Formats: sequence, structure tokens, C-alpha cells
Amino acid sequence: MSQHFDLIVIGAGMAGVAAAHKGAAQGWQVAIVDALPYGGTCALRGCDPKKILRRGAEVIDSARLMRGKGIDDTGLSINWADLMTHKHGFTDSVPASMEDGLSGSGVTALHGRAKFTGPRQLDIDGSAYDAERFLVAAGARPRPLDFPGHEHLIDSTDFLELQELPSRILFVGGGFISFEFAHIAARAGSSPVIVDRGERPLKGFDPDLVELLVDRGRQVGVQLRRTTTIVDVRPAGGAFEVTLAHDGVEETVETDLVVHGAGRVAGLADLGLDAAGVEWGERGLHVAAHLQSTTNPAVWAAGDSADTDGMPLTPVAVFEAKVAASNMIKATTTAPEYSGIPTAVFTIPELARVGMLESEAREHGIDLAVRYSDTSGWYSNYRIGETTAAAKILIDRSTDQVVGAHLLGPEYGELINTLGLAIKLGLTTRQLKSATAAYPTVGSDLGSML
Ligand SMILES: Cc1cc2nc3c(=O)[nH]c(=O)nc-3n(C[C@H](O)[C@H](O)[C@H](O)COP(=O)(O)OP(=O)(O)OC[C@H]3O[C@@H](n4cnc5c(N)ncnc54)[C@H](O)[C@@H]3O)c2cc1C
Ligand SMILES: NC(=O)c1ccc[n+]([C@@H]2O[C@H](COP(=O)([O-])OP(=O)(O)OC[C@H]3O[C@@H](n4cnc5c(N)ncnc54)[C@H](O)[C@@H]3O)[C@@H](O)[C@H]2O)c1
Repeated sequence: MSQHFDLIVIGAGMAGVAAAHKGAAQGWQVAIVDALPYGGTCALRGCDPKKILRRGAEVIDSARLMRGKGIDDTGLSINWADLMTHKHGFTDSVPASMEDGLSGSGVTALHGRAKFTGPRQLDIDGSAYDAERFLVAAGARPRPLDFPGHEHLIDSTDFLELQELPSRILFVGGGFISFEFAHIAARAGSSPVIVDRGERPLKGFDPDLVELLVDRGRQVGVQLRRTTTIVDVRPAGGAFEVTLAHDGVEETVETDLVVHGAGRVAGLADLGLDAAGVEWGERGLHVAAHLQSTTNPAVWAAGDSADTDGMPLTPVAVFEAKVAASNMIKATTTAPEYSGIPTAVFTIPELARVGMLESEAREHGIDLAVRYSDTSGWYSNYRIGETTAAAKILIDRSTDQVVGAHLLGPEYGELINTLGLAIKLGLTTRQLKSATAAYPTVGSDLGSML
């Protein structure tokens, strides 16, 4: 006997939960299912716990920057176990409070691994369900790696649960995860090495600012090895030997931990999508612009498991889920509009981007004014002793509108939101400069950056 719902949501992360609430508010019978405790990657294994650990690193870094400027940081250190307890103070209550919220909205909260058995049929750990429609919000998982010894790597979830931090950590891949974790680890007293196969790490960010960040990282002990691949990883007496190849030359290094930071792929492999006639790939479930499966009209997707133009980020996942749910409810074909969505790498200092890269703007033939400022000597950064900060704002001369903004500096992960709003609303630099910011705040630097 199969249990019937108007909507079944697969995945109780940020995307799935947002859509489930919206469907229930419509009066639909909605079920949501997760194989893991409710909350998804962001709240339990990603953004939120990561930024709590980063707070410890920020305190250390801030004190060091003020050394000789009135702060004695002698003996200041991170107590990793206590910082982890602080993290658990947030994460531990997430699943129950999310589930309570869903139940309060009338959503049936199920537990188990979902697998399609037909176009509208689902199996959850041996029980049968069917629905008028499904939202696949199954998230992403670390990209499978194939070099010998890859099974010895830990992933980002494991890193965020480490009970103690070893002294030598090697990160595979030069993206978000490796940079953020390496910056935390360096302030906690470890020696992190990031190995990237490309010449340029953090490829989605402004190359000039990335180089400044790499230099600042080097100063605090984050090593970067470019154009280097992993040949193999071998256990060696409680540690690991990792053979690296660079320019055809092999070298073996010893490390205590090897961490996967080599990208994530949509988590769809176990979902039985073929039985539902749903096409999918590494980037996610194949959807039309309005987020409905291109091959099964009963199936929709959002977030990290949907193959869309949106970046695999939390705000994008939530936004897509709301658009998908709204399209289901109203029988519309609205496509999410992705302009003006900022992103930040939470290194210390943080690196942020919204809109086009300089190279993209030039490819589009935009009559570009590039406003570059080394902001390291500006009051906001002098005050806290920060040595590395810069802004690059790209302006279309013909319209006076911001088409891209790239920032590296303390609190610039907040400042980028204003520039995102400017891009979304098509504000001119004249309009932006006409706004008065509270002084002295980092926001009050924006006028000078423009
Ligand atoms: C370490 C890390 C740090 C990050 N930091 C940031 C950040 O600072 N800012 C930011 O914007 N983004 C960040 N991200 C990305 C962000 O976490 C994701 O984009 C976001 O969580 C995606 O949400 P989602 O709802 O699509 O998927 P998820 O939150 O991953 O939820 C998917 C859920 O589906 C469940 N599931 C999967 N398959 C099945 C199945 N067959 N049956 C039942 N349940 C299933 C999973 O258990 C999971 O709970 C980070 C990611 C990582 C890994
Ligand atoms: N602050 C944030 O918003 C945040 C933080 C963490 C993660 N995330 C999300 O999670 C996703 C995954 O993060 P990530 O850091 O794993 O991936 P990423 O895509 O940011 O970076 C992966 C890097 O690994 C390199 N690489 C891949 N295979 C390699 C190999 N075998 N050897 C050496 N280098 C290799 C790639 O060239 C790339 O530079 C991101 O795309 C992002 O959307 C976001």
C-alpha cells in the first residue's frame, strides 16, 4: 500500500525545507525526507559550523594584527576542543528545531533514503510512497577522486568534526573549502599546504585579489602549490606520504591529514532517477529554466542537485526552491533571476565577488572603467592593523552602472551585499554615492571605492 502526497521533497536542507513550507502553506499534503538529520549541508556540515570555527581564527588574527599596537597576544591560542563545543552549541539543536518547524506547518517529516521506483513512485527504506510532484533537493557530495590512496582523504564534513587539529594538513584542490579551512587551521597552529592542479586557485574570483590573498596566506603559514597533481597517498606510521607531481617532477611529502577540497558534484547517484525517467549529470538534475525536469514533468529540482546557472550556494538553493515551489503551485514557468547574487570566501581577510569578472566584462565588449583601490592604508584597515585589502569595481561607462565588484578585506563580505543590490537594481555609481553611510563604518568606504 502506497502513501500518497501532493508533494514529496527529497532532502531537508535549505532548499528542501523552504519548498516544503511553501507547499504546505498552499494547503497541500506535503512530505519531506532526509537520510541524515534535518538541516542539510549549510547548517550542519557547511557554512554555519565553518564560520563558527572561523571566529576563533579571526580572534587570533585580529590580536596578532594589533601586536605592538596596544595588544599583547602572548600565549593567545585556539582551544580546538572548546571551539568545537561552541560549534555544537549551534548545530546540535538544528535538526529538532527544523523538524518542529515543519511539523508546525503540517509537513510530514520522514526519515530514510529515498529512491525512485517509477515516474511518481518512491521507496523510502522499504515503504512505498507516491506523489503528484517531487522536488529533488538532494544537495552535493565530494567529487569522486581516482588517484591511488584517495580513500585515505577526509572530506569537509569530517574536517568540521575533527576533535583535534594535527600539525600538518594537506588540502587537495585550491577552491573555497581548502582556502577557508587552511586559513582557520593556520591560525589554530597547524601548517596547511594547498595543492591545486591549476596555475590559478579560486578561479571564480578576481585574479589580482586572489594573488594578494595568497600572499597574505603565506604570511600566516598557508602554503600553496600550483600546477601540482596528486600521484598517490600512502599511510605511513600514523601519518601519510603524498607523492606530488609538478612539471613532470615527482616529490613525496609527509603530512598528518589529507583533506578533499577538489570540488563537489550533485548527490544524485543513489536516487534511482533512471527508474523515474529523469535525466541528470554531474552538475545536477537536468531542468528547464523554470526548474522542472526536462524528461519527467512530475519532478522538479533546486539547489546543489539542480543543473542550473545558479552557483552551488545557500542563498541560491533557497531562492531556486521558492521559485520551483511557486511554479508548481501557480502552474507558471518563471525562471530564477541570478543577477546580483554575491559570493564570499571566508578566509581572513575575506574575498568577495558579485557580477562579472574583469575578463568577462571585456569579452562582452563593455566600455569598462576599472576602479582599483589598494585599501590597506585606509582608515578602516589602519584601525585594525590589516595589511592586505583591495577593491576592484567594474563600471560600464555608457550607463554608469556597476557590472562587477571584487573585494578583499575585513568585513568586505558584508560590503559586497550593497554592491549586489546595486547590480540587481541597476543603480548608477552616482546613485550609490548619493547614499549616506554611518561613519566610521566599512560601508562608508564604498563611495571612495567607486
Ligand atoms: C564545507 C562547506 C562550506 C560551505 N560554505 C558556504 C557558505 O559559507 N556560504 C554559502 O552560500 N554556501 C556554502 N556552502 C554551500 C552550501 O552549503 C550549499 O550550497 C547548500 O547547503 C545547498 O543546499 P541544498 O538544500 O541544495 O542541499 P543540502 O543542504 O546538501 O541538502 C541536501 C539533503 O538531501 C539529503 N539527501 C540526499 N540524497 C538523499 C536521498 N536519496 N534520500 C534522502 N535524503 C537525501 C542529504 O542528506 C542532505 O541533508 C558550503 C558547502 C560546504 C560543503
Ligand atoms: N563560502 C562559500 O560560499 C563556500 C565555502 C565552501 C564551499 N562552497 C561550495 O562548495 C563547492 C565545493 O567547494 P570546493 O572547494 O570543494 O570546490 P571548488 O570548485 O571551489 O574548488 C575545487 C578546486 O580543486 C581543484 N582540483 C580538482 N581536482 C583536483 C585534483 N585531483 N588535484 C588538485 N586539484 C584539484 C580544482 O582545479 C579547483 O581549483 C564550491 O563550489 C562552493 O559552491 C562554498
